[in-house]
Amino acid sequence: MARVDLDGRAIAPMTICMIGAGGFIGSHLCEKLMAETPHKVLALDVYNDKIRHLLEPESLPWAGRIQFHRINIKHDSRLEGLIKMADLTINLAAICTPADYNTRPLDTIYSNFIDALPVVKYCSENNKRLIHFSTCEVYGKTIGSFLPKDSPLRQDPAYFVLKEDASPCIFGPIEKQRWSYACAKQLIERLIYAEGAENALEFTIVRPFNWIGPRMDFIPGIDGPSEGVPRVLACFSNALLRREQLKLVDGGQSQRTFIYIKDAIEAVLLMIENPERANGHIFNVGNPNNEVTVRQLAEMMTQIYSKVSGEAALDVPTVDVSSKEFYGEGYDDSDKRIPDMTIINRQLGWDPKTSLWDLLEATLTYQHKTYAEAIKKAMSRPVASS
Ligand SMILES: NC(=O)c1ccc[n+]([C@@H]2O[C@H](COP(=O)([O-])OP(=O)(O)OC[C@H]3O[C@@H](n4cnc5c(N)ncnc54)[C@H](O)[C@@H]3O)[C@@H](O)[C@H]2O)c1
Ligand SMILES: O=c1ccn([C@@H]2O[C@H](COP(=O)(O)OP(=O)(O)O[C@H]3OC[C@@H](O)[C@H](O)[C@H]3O)[C@@H](O)[C@H]2O)c(=O)[nH]1
Repeated sequence: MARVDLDGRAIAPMTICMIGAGGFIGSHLCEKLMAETPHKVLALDVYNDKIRHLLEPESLPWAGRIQFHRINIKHDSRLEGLIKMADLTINLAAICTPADYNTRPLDTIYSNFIDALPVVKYCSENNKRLIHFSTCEVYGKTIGSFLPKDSPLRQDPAYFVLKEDASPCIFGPIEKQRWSYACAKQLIERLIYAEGAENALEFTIVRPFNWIGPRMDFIPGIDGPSEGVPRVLACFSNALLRREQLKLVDGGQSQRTFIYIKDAIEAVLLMIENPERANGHIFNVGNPNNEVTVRQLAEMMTQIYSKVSGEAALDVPTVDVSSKEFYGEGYDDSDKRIPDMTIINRQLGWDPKTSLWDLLEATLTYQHKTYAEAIKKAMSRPVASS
């Protein structure tokens, strides 16, 4: 049966130029596009480890529909040609791990703003549609976080639910370099919006709210640098795999809503295949029902990991660390992130499905299967003497 869009029209096969296709989100999006659609993907990235299973062997059912181009978009003249060959460009490329925002602010700003500029320009000049990945961090802190601790208004959603077309973007002072990322993302959003307003660029901006699942980031010392600090899912997975305590930054009081990557990818596919409903919009993509504090996340992951691995949890599974000790000078945090879902629901009829418990169980089962043996081997190796 022909695939149809939300308005019942047949969907024509398209070519998608996906920049950052080798990352966490890109790998899941490529998988979905190959398994469930007839679309072609020009996959651009500096790495391809996370999509190698889609590229080899040649006998895969989608062979010929996905093509990898090893390209650093900072300096590669092939970029414009690839954008021209495609009907749609999706830009996922970015430095997006908080440990980098305050320690490598220049790289962060260049990656999230300067390096994205040519992508926007080539799309605009060649009349190509663009789906750009921004972040929920553009909201920064909630208005409620500035109210007195005991103010009853803190319980009022008007002071914390984040709305694409109404909430302000509230960042800390410049010396809190954490906000270098959010600020760069905000400026590229404004530029894309302006290209839409002045030059009729067809765009969609996605603001992901903590998408998590298999293949997110890396496990330090196994498939990433030993001293590297990935996002919280991989930090906590690493500690559980090594039977170490999970570190709670500044007491783990910050709140997040986590969404399963597979639910979020459904939303992106709807945007890809329903341009008339998605163009000109900024979409929150998250799961407002999955809110926890970071401390609660640690407790839940400890319990679930014990279930999937069959190993008893540590007697004291967490330890508090200061943000200065963990991330260094210039760190700051978003206090709470609840996405308003009105716009995506109205335009695309999309809602997330998976509970936090279920998505953590699926993800930790994957982490255990993928890494437990490698960690055991690495930990039993004698430490090299200096
Ligand atoms: N995962 C989330 O919850 C989340 C939340 C908010 C925003 N985002 C945004 O979504 C996008 C994708 O995030 P992700 O979680 O998949 O991150 P990721 O780090 O796994 O993926 C980014 C990919 O971009 C590639 N890349 C970076 N710079 C490049 C360059 N100069 N040239 C070519 N490739 C380059 C990287 O190699 C990487 O494979 C990012 O823009 C990020 O800011 C993600
Ligand atoms: O080991 C850890 C790691 C992290 N944390 C805390 O856990 C929370 C979540 O941290 P993450 O590393 O997942 O990143 P954040 O949610 O702060 O930001 C992310 O959100 C949106 C995206 O744009 C980016 O992927 C990233 O900036 C923070 O409060 C952090 O301080 C710990 O308590 N312990």
